Amino acid sequence: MNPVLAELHDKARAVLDPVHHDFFAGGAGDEVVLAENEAAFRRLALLPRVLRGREIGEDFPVMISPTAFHKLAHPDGELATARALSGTTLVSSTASTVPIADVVAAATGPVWFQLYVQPDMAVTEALVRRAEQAGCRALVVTADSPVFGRHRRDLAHGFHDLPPGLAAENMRDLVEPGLRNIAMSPTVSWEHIDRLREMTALPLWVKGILHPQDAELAVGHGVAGVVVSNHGGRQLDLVPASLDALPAVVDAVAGRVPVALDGGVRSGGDIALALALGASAVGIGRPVLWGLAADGDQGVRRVLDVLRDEFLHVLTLCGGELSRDMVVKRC
Ligand SMILES: Cc1cc2nc3c(=O)[nH]c(=O)nc-3n(C[C@H](O)[C@H](O)[C@H](O)COP(=O)(O)O)c2cc1C
Ligand SMILES: CC(C)CC(=O)C(=O)O
Repeated sequence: MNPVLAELHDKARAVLDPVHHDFFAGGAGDEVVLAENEAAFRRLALLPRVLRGREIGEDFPVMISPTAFHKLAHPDGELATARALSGTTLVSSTASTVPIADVVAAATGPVWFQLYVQPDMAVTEALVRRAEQAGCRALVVTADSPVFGRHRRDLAHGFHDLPPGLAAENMRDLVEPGLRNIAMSPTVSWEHIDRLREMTALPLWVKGILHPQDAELAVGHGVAGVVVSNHGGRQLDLVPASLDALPAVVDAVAGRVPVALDGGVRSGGDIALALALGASAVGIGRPVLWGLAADGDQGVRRVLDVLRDEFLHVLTLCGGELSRDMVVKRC
Protein backbone atom coordinates (compact mmCIF):
# COMPACT_ATOMS: atom_id res chain seq x y z
CA MET A 1 0.00 0.00 0.00
CA ASN A 2 1.18 3.50 -0.72
CA PRO A 3 2.35 4.86 2.68
CA VAL A 4 0.40 8.09 2.26
CA LEU A 5 -2.81 6.08 1.97
CA ALA A 6 -1.88 4.15 5.12
CA GLU A 7 -1.20 7.44 6.92
CA LEU A 8 -4.56 8.87 5.82
CA HIS A 9 -6.33 5.73 7.01
CA ASP A 10 -4.63 6.06 10.42
CA LYS A 11 -5.73 9.68 10.63
CA ALA A 12 -9.26 8.81 9.54
CA ARG A 13 -9.48 6.05 12.15
CA ALA A 14 -8.44 8.57 14.80
CA VAL A 15 -11.06 11.19 13.87
CA LEU A 16 -14.04 9.05 12.88
CA ASP A 17 -16.70 7.70 15.18
CA PRO A 18 -15.62 4.01 15.38
CA VAL A 19 -19.08 2.92 14.22
CA HIS A 20 -18.74 5.01 11.05
CA HIS A 21 -15.15 3.90 10.55
CA ASP A 22 -16.31 0.30 10.62
CA PHE A 23 -19.17 1.04 8.22
CA PHE A 24 -16.62 2.32 5.71
CA ALA A 25 -13.91 -0.26 6.39
CA GLY A 26 -15.99 -3.39 6.78
CA GLY A 27 -17.02 -6.14 4.42
CA ALA A 28 -19.53 -8.94 4.30
CA GLY A 29 -19.35 -12.21 6.22
CA ASP A 30 -15.88 -13.22 7.42
CA GLU A 31 -14.35 -10.43 5.31
CA VAL A 32 -12.44 -12.98 3.25
CA VAL A 33 -13.09 -11.13 -0.01
CA LEU A 34 -12.24 -7.78 1.60
CA ALA A 35 -8.75 -9.11 2.41
CA GLU A 36 -8.38 -11.01 -0.87
CA ASN A 37 -8.98 -7.92 -2.99
CA GLU A 38 -5.72 -6.44 -1.71
CA ALA A 39 -3.86 -9.77 -1.40
CA ALA A 40 -4.48 -10.63 -5.07
CA PHE A 41 -2.22 -7.77 -6.17
CA ARG A 42 0.61 -9.07 -3.97
CA ARG A 43 0.51 -12.46 -5.72
CA LEU A 44 1.45 -10.92 -9.06
CA ALA A 45 4.62 -9.36 -10.45
CA LEU A 46 5.34 -7.22 -13.50
CA LEU A 47 8.01 -8.02 -16.09
CA PRO A 48 8.96 -4.58 -17.37
CA ARG A 49 9.96 -3.98 -20.98
CA VAL A 50 13.17 -2.00 -21.47
CA LEU A 51 14.81 0.30 -24.01
CA ARG A 52 11.53 1.26 -25.58
CA GLY A 53 12.76 4.78 -26.08
CA ARG A 54 9.54 6.70 -25.50
CA GLU A 55 8.17 9.27 -23.16
CA ILE A 56 4.94 8.41 -21.40
CA GLY A 57 1.79 10.55 -21.48
CA GLU A 58 -0.04 12.00 -18.49
CA ASP A 59 -3.13 9.80 -18.79
CA PHE A 60 -4.34 8.76 -15.33
CA PRO A 61 -6.98 6.05 -15.78
CA VAL A 62 -8.56 6.32 -12.35
CA MET A 63 -12.12 7.01 -11.22
CA ILE A 64 -13.58 7.48 -7.78
CA SER A 65 -15.87 4.52 -7.14
CA PRO A 66 -19.33 5.23 -5.74
CA THR A 67 -19.45 5.11 -1.96
CA ALA A 68 -22.38 6.02 0.26
CA PHE A 69 -22.79 8.70 2.92
CA HIS A 70 -19.73 10.96 2.63
CA LYS A 71 -21.11 13.27 5.34
CA LEU A 72 -20.32 10.50 7.83
CA ALA A 73 -16.68 11.12 6.90
CA HIS A 74 -16.66 14.92 6.69
CA PRO A 75 -19.25 17.71 7.21
CA ASP A 76 -18.92 18.83 3.56
CA GLY A 77 -19.55 15.26 2.40
CA GLU A 78 -19.67 14.68 -1.35
CA LEU A 79 -19.12 18.41 -2.00
CA ALA A 80 -15.58 18.06 -0.68
CA THR A 81 -14.98 14.93 -2.75
CA ALA A 82 -16.32 16.68 -5.86
CA ARG A 83 -14.07 19.72 -5.33
CA ALA A 84 -10.98 17.50 -5.25
CA LEU A 85 -11.37 15.91 -8.69
CA SER A 86 -9.20 18.15 -10.92
CA GLY A 87 -10.20 16.17 -13.99
CA THR A 88 -10.73 12.76 -12.42
CA THR A 89 -14.21 11.23 -12.81
CA LEU A 90 -16.39 10.84 -9.73
CA VAL A 91 -19.02 8.12 -9.78
CA SER A 92 -21.48 9.58 -7.31
CA SER A 93 -23.65 7.16 -5.31
CA THR A 94 -27.42 6.99 -5.27
CA ALA A 95 -26.79 7.04 -1.49
CA SER A 96 -25.07 10.43 -1.54
CA THR A 97 -25.70 12.70 1.44
CA VAL A 98 -25.65 15.71 -0.93
CA PRO A 99 -28.13 16.00 -3.85
CA ILE A 100 -26.58 15.03 -7.17
CA ALA A 101 -27.16 18.52 -8.65
CA ASP A 102 -25.03 20.06 -5.89
CA VAL A 103 -22.33 17.42 -6.34
CA VAL A 104 -22.10 18.22 -10.07
CA ALA A 105 -22.11 21.96 -9.39
CA ALA A 106 -19.13 21.61 -7.05
CA ALA A 107 -17.22 19.18 -9.23
CA THR A 108 -13.86 19.87 -10.84
CA GLY A 109 -14.16 16.82 -13.10
CA PRO A 110 -16.87 14.73 -14.79
CA VAL A 111 -19.55 13.18 -12.57
CA TRP A 112 -21.29 9.90 -13.37
CA PHE A 113 -24.34 8.74 -11.44
CA GLN A 114 -24.36 5.31 -9.76
CA LEU A 115 -27.88 3.94 -9.89
CA TYR A 116 -29.50 1.37 -7.65
CA VAL A 117 -32.41 0.42 -9.91
CA GLN A 118 -35.57 0.79 -7.85
CA PRO A 119 -38.22 -1.88 -8.46
CA ASP A 120 -40.78 0.89 -8.92
CA MET A 121 -39.63 2.07 -12.35
CA ALA A 122 -41.32 5.45 -11.90
CA VAL A 123 -38.92 6.06 -9.01
CA THR A 124 -35.99 4.82 -11.09
CA GLU A 125 -36.99 7.14 -13.92
CA ALA A 126 -37.19 10.09 -11.52
CA LEU A 127 -33.64 9.31 -10.35
CA VAL A 128 -32.42 9.09 -13.94
CA ARG A 129 -34.00 12.46 -14.82
CA ARG A 130 -32.42 13.96 -11.72
CA ALA A 131 -29.00 12.69 -12.80
CA GLU A 132 -29.52 13.94 -16.38
CA GLN A 133 -30.69 17.37 -15.26
CA ALA A 134 -27.75 17.65 -12.87
CA GLY A 135 -25.37 17.14 -15.81
CA CYS A 136 -24.08 13.63 -15.09
CA ARG A 137 -22.25 12.19 -18.09
CA ALA A 138 -23.07 8.47 -17.59
CA LEU A 139 -25.10 6.06 -15.49
CA VAL A 140 -23.47 3.18 -13.64
CA VAL A 141 -26.00 0.53 -12.67
CA THR A 142 -24.87 -1.57 -9.73
CA ALA A 143 -25.75 -5.17 -10.49
CA ASP A 144 -24.27 -7.06 -7.54
CA SER A 145 -26.83 -6.03 -4.96
CA PRO A 146 -30.11 -7.96 -5.26
CA VAL A 147 -30.19 -7.60 -1.47
CA PHE A 148 -28.16 -5.62 1.09
CA GLY A 149 -24.88 -7.24 2.07
CA ARG A 150 -24.60 -8.47 5.66
CA HIS A 151 -21.86 -6.53 7.36
CA ARG A 152 -21.07 -8.06 10.74
CA ARG A 153 -19.35 -4.94 12.04
CA ASP A 154 -22.52 -2.89 11.42
CA LEU A 155 -24.70 -5.58 12.99
CA ALA A 156 -22.44 -5.71 16.05
CA HIS A 157 -22.65 -1.92 16.42
CA GLY A 158 -26.38 -1.84 15.72
CA PHE A 159 -25.67 0.61 12.87
CA HIS A 160 -28.52 0.68 10.38
CA ASP A 161 -29.61 4.31 10.11
CA LEU A 162 -27.95 7.61 9.35
CA PRO A 163 -27.74 10.01 12.30
CA PRO A 164 -30.42 12.73 12.51
CA GLY A 165 -29.88 15.48 9.96
CA LEU A 166 -28.24 13.23 7.37
CA ALA A 167 -30.11 11.49 4.57
CA ALA A 168 -29.69 9.93 1.14
CA GLU A 169 -30.66 13.24 -0.45
CA ASN A 170 -31.23 11.87 -3.95
CA MET A 171 -34.14 9.88 -2.54
CA ARG A 172 -36.03 12.98 -1.46
CA ASP A 173 -39.20 14.09 -3.29
CA LEU A 174 -39.07 11.46 -6.05
CA VAL A 175 -42.50 10.95 -7.66
CA GLU A 176 -44.13 12.17 -4.45
CA PRO A 177 -42.99 14.40 -1.57
CA GLY A 178 -40.89 12.82 1.19
CA LEU A 179 -37.81 10.70 1.72
CA ARG A 180 -37.70 7.13 0.40
CA ASN A 181 -35.45 4.31 1.49
CA ILE A 182 -33.18 2.84 -1.14
CA ALA A 183 -34.68 -0.50 -2.13
CA MET A 184 -32.63 -3.44 -3.32
CA SER A 185 -34.51 -6.13 -5.19
CA PRO A 186 -33.73 -9.53 -6.68
CA THR A 187 -36.35 -8.78 -9.35
CA VAL A 188 -33.97 -6.38 -11.12
CA SER A 189 -32.90 -7.97 -14.42
CA TRP A 190 -31.44 -7.35 -17.89
CA GLU A 191 -34.92 -6.21 -18.87
CA HIS A 192 -34.37 -3.19 -16.61
CA ILE A 193 -31.13 -2.49 -18.44
CA ASP A 194 -33.08 -2.49 -21.71
CA ARG A 195 -35.66 -0.14 -20.23
CA LEU A 196 -32.95 2.19 -18.97
CA ARG A 197 -31.38 2.26 -22.42
CA GLU A 198 -34.75 3.30 -23.88
CA MET A 199 -35.25 5.84 -21.09
CA THR A 200 -32.00 7.77 -21.47
CA ALA A 201 -29.34 8.68 -23.99
CA LEU A 202 -26.68 8.63 -21.26
CA PRO A 203 -24.02 5.93 -21.66
CA LEU A 204 -24.93 3.01 -19.39
CA TRP A 205 -22.28 1.04 -17.51
CA VAL A 206 -22.91 -2.05 -15.40
CA LYS A 207 -20.91 -2.43 -12.18
CA GLY A 208 -20.44 -5.65 -10.26
CA ILE A 209 -19.72 -8.08 -13.10
CA LEU A 210 -17.64 -11.15 -12.18
CA HIS A 211 -18.88 -13.94 -14.47
CA PRO A 212 -17.69 -13.78 -18.11
CA GLN A 213 -21.16 -14.80 -19.32
CA ASP A 214 -22.64 -11.76 -17.57
CA ALA A 215 -20.03 -9.64 -19.33
CA GLU A 216 -21.19 -11.14 -22.62
CA LEU A 217 -24.82 -10.40 -21.70
CA ALA A 218 -23.94 -6.83 -20.75
CA VAL A 219 -22.36 -6.24 -24.17
CA GLY A 220 -25.38 -7.87 -25.82
CA HIS A 221 -27.66 -5.45 -23.96
CA GLY A 222 -25.73 -2.51 -25.37
CA VAL A 223 -23.88 -1.23 -22.32
CA ALA A 224 -21.12 1.33 -22.76
CA GLY A 225 -18.79 -0.45 -20.34
CA VAL A 226 -18.57 -2.90 -17.46
CA VAL A 227 -16.93 -2.65 -14.05
CA VAL A 228 -15.44 -5.84 -12.66
CA SER A 229 -16.19 -5.43 -8.97
CA ASN A 230 -17.23 -7.37 -5.91
CA HIS A 231 -18.43 -4.20 -4.18
CA GLY A 232 -15.24 -4.02 -2.14
CA GLY A 233 -16.03 -7.36 -0.48
CA ARG A 234 -19.36 -6.06 0.87
CA GLN A 235 -21.80 -8.39 -0.88
CA LEU A 236 -21.10 -12.14 -1.40
CA ASP A 237 -18.14 -13.23 0.72
CA LEU A 238 -17.44 -16.22 -1.53
CA VAL A 239 -16.34 -14.56 -4.72
CA PRO A 240 -12.82 -14.16 -6.12
CA ALA A 241 -10.77 -11.01 -5.71
CA SER A 242 -11.76 -8.51 -8.40
CA LEU A 243 -8.28 -8.74 -9.92
CA ASP A 244 -8.55 -12.52 -10.22
CA ALA A 245 -11.91 -12.22 -11.99
CA LEU A 246 -10.65 -9.59 -14.43
CA PRO A 247 -8.86 -11.59 -17.18
CA ALA A 248 -11.83 -13.85 -18.01
CA VAL A 249 -14.14 -10.83 -18.25
CA VAL A 250 -11.64 -8.99 -20.46
CA ASP A 251 -11.47 -12.06 -22.72
CA ALA A 252 -15.26 -12.35 -22.92
CA VAL A 253 -15.68 -8.66 -23.77
CA ALA A 254 -12.88 -8.89 -26.35
CA GLY A 255 -12.42 -5.15 -26.74
CA ARG A 256 -16.06 -4.38 -27.62
CA VAL A 257 -16.49 -2.05 -24.62
CA PRO A 258 -14.11 -0.83 -21.90
CA VAL A 259 -13.68 -2.97 -18.79
CA ALA A 260 -12.92 -1.12 -15.55
CA LEU A 261 -12.01 -2.72 -12.22
CA ASP A 262 -12.36 -1.76 -8.59
CA GLY A 263 -11.51 -3.45 -5.31
CA GLY A 264 -8.27 -3.35 -3.36
CA VAL A 265 -6.41 -0.79 -5.49
CA ARG A 266 -4.00 0.86 -3.05
CA SER A 267 -0.97 1.96 -5.05
CA GLY A 268 0.28 3.04 -8.45
CA GLY A 269 1.66 -0.47 -8.90
CA ASP A 270 -1.81 -1.93 -8.31
CA ILE A 271 -3.20 0.37 -11.01
CA ALA A 272 -0.47 -0.82 -13.39
CA LEU A 273 -1.21 -4.50 -12.69
CA ALA A 274 -4.92 -4.04 -13.35
CA LEU A 275 -4.22 -2.21 -16.62
CA ALA A 276 -1.74 -4.89 -17.68
CA LEU A 277 -4.48 -7.49 -17.18
CA GLY A 278 -6.75 -5.54 -19.50
CA ALA A 279 -8.58 -2.98 -17.38
CA SER A 280 -9.17 0.33 -19.14
CA ALA A 281 -9.40 2.15 -15.79
CA VAL A 282 -9.59 1.42 -12.07
CA GLY A 283 -11.91 2.70 -9.36
CA ILE A 284 -10.83 3.72 -5.86
CA GLY A 285 -13.27 3.26 -2.97
CA ARG A 286 -12.11 3.34 0.64
CA PRO A 287 -8.86 5.33 0.25
CA VAL A 288 -10.96 8.29 -0.93
CA LEU A 289 -13.08 8.00 2.23
CA TRP A 290 -9.93 7.97 4.38
CA GLY A 291 -8.62 11.08 2.64
CA LEU A 292 -12.00 12.77 3.04
CA ALA A 293 -12.25 11.94 6.75
CA ALA A 294 -8.64 12.93 7.43
CA ASP A 295 -8.59 16.25 5.61
CA GLY A 296 -11.72 16.97 3.52
CA ASP A 297 -11.10 17.95 -0.11
CA GLN A 298 -7.35 18.30 0.55
CA GLY A 299 -7.22 14.71 1.74
CA VAL A 300 -9.04 13.41 -1.35
CA ARG A 301 -6.72 15.48 -3.56
CA ARG A 302 -3.75 13.94 -1.78
CA VAL A 303 -5.02 10.41 -2.46
CA LEU A 304 -5.42 11.16 -6.17
CA ASP A 305 -2.07 12.97 -6.37
CA VAL A 306 0.00 10.22 -4.77
CA LEU A 307 -1.67 7.55 -6.88
CA ARG A 308 -1.11 9.58 -10.07
CA ASP A 309 2.53 10.22 -9.24
CA GLU A 310 3.22 6.61 -8.30
CA PHE A 311 1.37 5.18 -11.32
CA LEU A 312 3.22 7.37 -13.82
CA HIS A 313 6.53 6.42 -12.17
CA VAL A 314 5.73 2.69 -12.40
CA LEU A 315 4.57 3.10 -15.98
CA THR A 316 7.85 4.77 -16.91
CA LEU A 317 9.80 1.95 -15.25
CA CYS A 318 7.74 -0.53 -17.30
CA GLY A 319 8.62 1.09 -20.62
CA GLY A 320 5.43 3.09 -21.01
CA GLU A 321 3.12 0.25 -22.02
CA LEU A 322 1.39 -2.51 -20.12
CA SER A 323 0.16 -5.83 -21.47
CA ARG A 324 -0.84 -9.22 -20.15
CA ASP A 325 2.43 -10.90 -21.16
CA MET A 326 4.15 -8.64 -18.62
CA VAL A 327 2.24 -10.15 -15.67
CA VAL A 328 3.62 -13.24 -13.93
CA LYS A 329 2.78 -15.06 -10.70
CA ARG A 330 5.13 -14.62 -7.76
CA CYS A 331 6.62 -17.98 -6.76
C1 LIG B 1 -18.55 2.53 2.58
C2 LIG B 1 -18.82 2.03 1.20
C3 LIG B 1 -20.00 2.38 0.57
C4 LIG B 1 -20.25 1.93 -0.73
N1 LIG B 1 -21.38 2.36 -1.35
C5 LIG B 1 -21.62 1.97 -2.62
C6 LIG B 1 -22.73 2.48 -3.32
O1 LIG B 1 -23.51 3.28 -2.80
N2 LIG B 1 -22.93 2.04 -4.57
C7 LIG B 1 -22.09 1.14 -5.18
O2 LIG B 1 -22.31 0.75 -6.34
N3 LIG B 1 -20.99 0.68 -4.56
C8 LIG B 1 -20.74 1.08 -3.30
N4 LIG B 1 -19.62 0.64 -2.67
C9 LIG B 1 -18.65 -0.20 -3.40
C10 LIG B 1 -17.62 0.67 -4.12
O3 LIG B 1 -18.18 1.33 -5.23
C11 LIG B 1 -16.43 -0.15 -4.68
O4 LIG B 1 -16.92 -1.21 -5.45
C12 LIG B 1 -15.49 -0.67 -3.61
O5 LIG B 1 -15.43 0.17 -2.49
C13 LIG B 1 -14.11 -0.81 -4.23
O6 LIG B 1 -13.24 -1.38 -3.36
P1 LIG B 1 -12.15 -0.58 -2.46
O7 LIG B 1 -12.93 0.08 -1.37
O8 LIG B 1 -11.31 -1.72 -2.00
O9 LIG B 1 -11.37 0.38 -3.33
C14 LIG B 1 -19.34 1.07 -1.37
C15 LIG B 1 -18.16 0.72 -0.74
C16 LIG B 1 -17.88 1.19 0.54
C17 LIG B 1 -16.58 0.82 1.19
C1 LIG C 1 -26.53 2.52 0.97
C2 LIG C 1 -25.67 1.32 0.83
C3 LIG C 1 -26.43 0.20 0.26
C4 LIG C 1 -24.42 1.62 0.11
C5 LIG C 1 -23.57 0.45 -0.28
O1 LIG C 1 -23.64 0.00 -1.39
C6 LIG C 1 -22.63 -0.14 0.65
O2 LIG C 1 -22.58 0.27 1.81
O3 LIG C 1 -21.86 -1.02 0.23
